[in-house]
Amino acid sequence: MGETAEHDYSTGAAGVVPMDQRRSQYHFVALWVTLAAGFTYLFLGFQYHDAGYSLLEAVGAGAIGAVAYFLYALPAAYLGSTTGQTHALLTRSVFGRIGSALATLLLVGVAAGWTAFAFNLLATLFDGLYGWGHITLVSVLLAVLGIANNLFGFKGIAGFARWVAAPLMIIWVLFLVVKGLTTTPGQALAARPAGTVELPFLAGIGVAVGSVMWGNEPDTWRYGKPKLFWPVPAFAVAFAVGLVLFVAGGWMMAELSGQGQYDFGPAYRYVVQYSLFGALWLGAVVAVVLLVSINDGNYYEMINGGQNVLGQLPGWRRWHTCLLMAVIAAVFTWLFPSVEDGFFKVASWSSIALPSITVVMCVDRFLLPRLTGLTRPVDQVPSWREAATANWPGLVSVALAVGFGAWGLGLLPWQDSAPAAGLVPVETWLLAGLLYAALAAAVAKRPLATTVLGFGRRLRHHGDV
Ligand SMILES: O=c1cc[nH]c(=O)[nH]1
Repeated sequence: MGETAEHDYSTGAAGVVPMDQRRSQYHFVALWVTLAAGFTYLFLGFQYHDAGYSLLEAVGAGAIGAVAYFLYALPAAYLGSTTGQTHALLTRSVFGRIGSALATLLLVGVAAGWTAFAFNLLATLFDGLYGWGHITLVSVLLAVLGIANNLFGFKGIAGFARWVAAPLMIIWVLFLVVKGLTTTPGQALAARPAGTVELPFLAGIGVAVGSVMWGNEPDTWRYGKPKLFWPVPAFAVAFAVGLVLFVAGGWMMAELSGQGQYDFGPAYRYVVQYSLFGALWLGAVVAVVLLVSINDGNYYEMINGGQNVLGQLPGWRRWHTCLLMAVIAAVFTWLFPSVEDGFFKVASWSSIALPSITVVMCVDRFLLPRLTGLTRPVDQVPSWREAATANWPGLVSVALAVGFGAWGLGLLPWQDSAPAAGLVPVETWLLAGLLYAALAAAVAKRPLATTVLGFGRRLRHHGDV
């Protein structure tokens, strides 16, 4: 991501990545492995243990979550690679001004939530390794400094993460899991640990989906080749690493250390002693590099969102957006410790909000032309003035789907717990897509169809206003 700091195709003026700027398969495998070989998935496995999942159940929940995400991510990546545009810029064409502004808020908010989680986790690990304390202060400082790679386009840490820290971490977690499997009695491995939180299996799969969800897939895959199955190797390797191996590693961390839900730091220290030859400094280095790297991705998402709205202001530069996003991330990071079950909240919103928008955009681009004969051109990014006011069927579909998802995951302010509503993230995406297909098909043959569907001014049918 660092290499994109100079020209990142994030504004309306130059928003389509040309074909000669597309990257190799190799680049994407390395990028996705770095994102997957991370602490989010160790933390997920740790939480599964605390919810009383056996090792097999934990790995099963992670793997099923990966399959569900894959079914969403393949068309989402294709949307990016065929249009060459960021998620936020695409929403201008597909959702109009109101929809694009709302999508931008969600991009910034969800990614800031993830940034806050990751830097709080890093401060917790420092505390576990060295007893530093001051977790909120340390994590806010990290959030301010963390913008540096996106701001200056440093490639160093991304390269170090890709070629040194991620491979080292994978070997270490493999060693941890194998050592744990060979030294822990069979009954303990097969048994369900005494859990302290309730997380039904389907809800657990939903958390895995949220943990691997980005929602802004077009941002990264707009640099890929425009072929539907082209991302498969990158996804497959990343899922095997993150949602299988690292989930098992996190479960093993909890099992071996005997630590509870809120003691991830001491558990980390324990496994560094157990399987990294007690090299606390090495445990600290891989934690810093990998958590900073995943947050490079989160800042990138925030910046692309911000650039959609701010990028064309006279005199505004990308680095202004970077600084603004660092301030927003720092505020979220400061507030994060006071949010109850912060990880679950961020993963839950992540699993429903942005993906519903992405699914509607996929239906609009890949299904609607076949269903209705209406094709929305997206070869250029409309200016804010040229963009329509709104794609009303699109907005209604996203609002209803996200409302359902928030209820199903127990996120509404008046809910004490989540109802048993199935695999809510997947149901939410299906609802968004089906509703949009039905509503768009219903309006497609009527007068003013292109206006109601939010086609930009230049693209409306003759007679539509
Ligand atoms: O840090 C993370 C992890 C998963 N998904 C995100 O968008 N960010």
